[in-house]
Amino acid sequence: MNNFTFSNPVRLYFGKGEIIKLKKELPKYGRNVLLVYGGGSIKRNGIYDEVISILKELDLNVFELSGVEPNPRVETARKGIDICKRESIDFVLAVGGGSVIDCSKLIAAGAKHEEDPWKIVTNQVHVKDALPLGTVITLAATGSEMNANSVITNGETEEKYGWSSGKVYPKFSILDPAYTITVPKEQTVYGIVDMMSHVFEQYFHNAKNTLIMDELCEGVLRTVIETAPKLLEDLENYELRETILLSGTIALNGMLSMGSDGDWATHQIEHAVSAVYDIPHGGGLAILFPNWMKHVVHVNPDRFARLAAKVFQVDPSNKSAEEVAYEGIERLRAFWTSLGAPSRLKDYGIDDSKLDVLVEKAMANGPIGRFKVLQESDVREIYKMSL
Ligand SMILES: NC(=O)c1ccc[n+]([C@@H]2O[C@H](COP(=O)([O-])OP(=O)(O)OC[C@H]3O[C@@H](n4cnc5c(N)ncnc54)[C@H](O)[C@@H]3O)[C@@H](O)[C@H]2O)c1
Repeated sequence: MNNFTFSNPVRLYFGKGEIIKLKKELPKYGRNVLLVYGGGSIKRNGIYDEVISILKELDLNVFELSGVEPNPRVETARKGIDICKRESIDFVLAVGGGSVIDCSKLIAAGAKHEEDPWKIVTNQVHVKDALPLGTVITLAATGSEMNANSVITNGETEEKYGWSSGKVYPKFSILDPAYTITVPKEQTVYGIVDMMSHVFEQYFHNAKNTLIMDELCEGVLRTVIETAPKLLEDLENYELRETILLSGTIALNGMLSMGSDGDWATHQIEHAVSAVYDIPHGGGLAILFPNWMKHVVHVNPDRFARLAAKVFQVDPSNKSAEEVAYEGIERLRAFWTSLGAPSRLKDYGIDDSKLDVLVEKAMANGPIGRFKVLQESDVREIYKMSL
């Protein structure tokens, strides 16, 4: 393993009715709260009313920023930052999926800086401070509730980048599986693809002797693969939602990267697609990931063969590592297709007309990936395989 330092300060409250813990947490941070949410699903399913009644009971001054988009925009974060500065906000409370949480992280950081928040996203400004932030997660997918990452889109320039700062770890996150029960089937699939992709990004690395991490990654993947089809047949099943929600959190809270540096090229390749075409992140990953795998399998066929045998039950007897590896990749594609995930960019009406733009955006900061460092020609090839 590589040397590593691990620290994750997020306090998790997990389980039915844990929203009540807002009463314990919020009084620590001051009276002016900015409540951030999305397009209104929390109003339809009653979560908004539950949160507001607690905020009222605590006699807090509540300001609201609604309408955070899936693939959240820097333009929306700017609105939130203005409210924070104008109203002397003490605490940012994000209620929603990864998009709402990511936007809230940028608001929390931007409120403490004079520079435009896009400079934070593009690493031109180092985050020195941020308002404290808490989250109530309503969708299992990103792990944003327990990490320091945020992914933001600039609608004007059609760019989408991830940024990260230890200053924006949530102080606490409330994870009530019941809050995820109203997530529609399609979005549930995207979340499942997203969390599995997070594990793949961390599983493919070049560090040695990572057996404990390999087993943990494979365990998360097997759990999701066992649970996902049952959940899609029974969307209101609390226990299945519970398993998937915690899987998403564990998949990207930093723990699976102990002792290794993950790859993350596929996320950058996908971000270019969702920046230009505004497609769901999980849908883009479902299309691209198996093709990234096929493109890089030669780097370490044994690693892919291990994944195939341990997670996709490929029988390795009398087969080469390459054969086992390819069979595993095909089983991954078949699994995602069986859930209803897309498999080609044309499923979203995307053709090769903007291929150059996609390649340029994915490579904006130079070569990408660590398992295999990808050059422009590699990225172009992966897009072509995905058309
Ligand atoms: N911060 C990270 O670590 C990280 C990791 C991966 C991806 N991302 C980013 O996160 C974003 C995607 O987030 P997401 O997958 O959580 O989805 P999302 O937050 O974009 O939500 C997707 C849709 O589901 C709806 N929704 C949310 N909760 C619901 C509920 N309980 N019932 C009904 N509808 C509900 C939302 O209103 C929205 O329309 C992308 O921008 C992606 O790039 C961030």
